[in-house]
Amino acid sequence: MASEEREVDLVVIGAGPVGENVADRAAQGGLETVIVESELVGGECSYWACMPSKALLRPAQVLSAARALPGAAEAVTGGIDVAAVLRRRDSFTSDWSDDGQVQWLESAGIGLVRGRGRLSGEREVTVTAEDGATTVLRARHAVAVATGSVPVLPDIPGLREANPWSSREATSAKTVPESLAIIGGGVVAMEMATAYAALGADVTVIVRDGVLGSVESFAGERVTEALRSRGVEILTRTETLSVERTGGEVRIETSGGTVTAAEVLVATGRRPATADLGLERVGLDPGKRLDTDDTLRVDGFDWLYAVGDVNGRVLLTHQGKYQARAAGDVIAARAKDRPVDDAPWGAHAATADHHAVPQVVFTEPEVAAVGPTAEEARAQGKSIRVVDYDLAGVAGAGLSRDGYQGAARMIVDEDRGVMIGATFVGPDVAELVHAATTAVVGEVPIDRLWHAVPSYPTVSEIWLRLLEAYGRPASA
Ligand SMILES: Cc1cc2nc3c(=O)[nH]c(=O)nc-3n(C[C@H](O)[C@H](O)[C@H](O)COP(=O)(O)OP(=O)(O)OC[C@H]3O[C@@H](n4cnc5c(N)ncnc54)[C@H](O)[C@@H]3O)c2cc1C
Ligand SMILES: NC(=O)c1ccc[n+]([C@@H]2O[C@H](COP(=O)([O-])OP(=O)(O)OC[C@H]3O[C@@H](n4cnc5c(N)ncnc54)[C@H](O)[C@@H]3O)[C@@H](O)[C@H]2O)c1
Repeated sequence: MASEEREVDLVVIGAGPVGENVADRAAQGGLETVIVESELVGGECSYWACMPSKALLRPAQVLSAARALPGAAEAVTGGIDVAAVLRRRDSFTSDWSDDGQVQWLESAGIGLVRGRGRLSGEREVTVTAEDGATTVLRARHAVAVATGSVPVLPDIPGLREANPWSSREATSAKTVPESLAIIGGGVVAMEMATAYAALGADVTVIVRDGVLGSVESFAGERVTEALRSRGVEILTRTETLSVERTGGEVRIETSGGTVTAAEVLVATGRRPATADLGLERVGLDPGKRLDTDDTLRVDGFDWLYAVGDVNGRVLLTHQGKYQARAAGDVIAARAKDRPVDDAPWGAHAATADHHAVPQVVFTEPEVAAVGPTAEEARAQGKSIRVVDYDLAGVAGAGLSRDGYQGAARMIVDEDRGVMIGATFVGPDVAELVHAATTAVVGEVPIDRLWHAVPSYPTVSEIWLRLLEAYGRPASA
């Protein structure tokens, strides 16, 4: 089989959003860069995660907003058009073609080698193409692993044989099943329950622990209530015991009874994609996440970086891309002997991963949060004050739709007089979280936040209400 050898400055394994950004920043920093991709350039996010899932969710959100607004509601005379929703989803995934992204790589001056990349030695990656041809890539400076994550399939009797859906099938389905059972209570489970219920499926969610365990519990409770009010069955504190597919249906035995559905989606978390990466060739354990310092350099190496989902720091596209900007820049800086700024909050350090990670859960209602929850902040030993406010009491919220329901929480570090976290739950709260992120990252003192005046009548007036509820600190 044909074999080729090439030497470049940087080899990036994985062309998801994170790998693309590492490569782009390094190329802009003057490095000859090659990226390796075994599936589609653009990664999970573009084809089977962020983009298609949000495209499936958005039409129903708009529809319920219109239905909640007299004057507009009268114009809504039909139900959701499932075929049109799926068509729009397909356009957001470019029909699972990566031509556009490949063009972008070319325009950015980044080389592409298609195939599975594996570390085959120090600063060396061997790529095996589908036809078995190999390319040995030698990096003058660094190798960056950005291979993302893969779904976890729990060891439940009969589950694998039942041919369950993963998030890939859920986000790329060509038809909506009559009924869908979902195992898991995290972000994928709740977003897909929201989407499929709106698209007309009978949805049952089997949740081992609580709903949306990574955010404030009041947010998970509100999402649960809202989904139940739309007919979704949510079984909490329920173990899945066994699964069997018979004929056209899946039968799931749980600690709370039997659930039957046309399809079953498993959404029980993800693990780093490192099982088949040649890690053993450089003394690392296959299958484990790659631990790094804040410049995303793998512990114990001076040439190996791990960026995005694969390092397990934060499994979110925007945070992975933030890491990628730091990593691409620092790889170029180290290669060119330019100054490295790796102090906390420096240009080459992904410091926000520890303090200010924003996340939006696109359920109805949405959940938008940044920083630790109250429980996490207390566990970190922080002296905090928690301020809660009913979002329905804000003029802009009431104007945006009738019967607006929502909640907001601000967490203040009392020792430093700064906000360290915030959570919003309600319709369209996604756009509120960036203001919170800015305040957390900027460590804006509460007394100065009083001078950041939200416009009237917007939902952002929640900021004023939270500050009023906290109380204005007396001037020194
Ligand atoms: C259903 C779902 C919805 C989501 N929605 C959101 C959202 O709304 N917002 C958000 O911020 N995050 C969301 N996420 C998380 C987001 O998808 C990930 O955090 C993001 O894709 C991580 O990017 P990445 O580049 O690290 O990895 P990936 O996107 O997984 O890309 C990794 C790439 O590496 C390639 N690869 C792997 N191994 C090799 C190898 N050995 N050789 C060559 N190539 C290889 C893969 O083919 C892939 O293209 C969602 C996740 C799921 C599952
Ligand atoms: N809008 C977004 O930002 C968005 C959307 C989807 C996914 N994501 C990211 O993708 C990642 C993966 O999402 P996810 O929902 O798969 O993971 P998750 O970690 O959010 O949730 C996993 C869920 O599965 C449950 N679980 C774990 N093992 C189980 C088992 N053996 N049996 C039954 N239940 C079990 C957990 O209790 C939890 O409820 C998340 O980290 C998330 O950040 C983000």
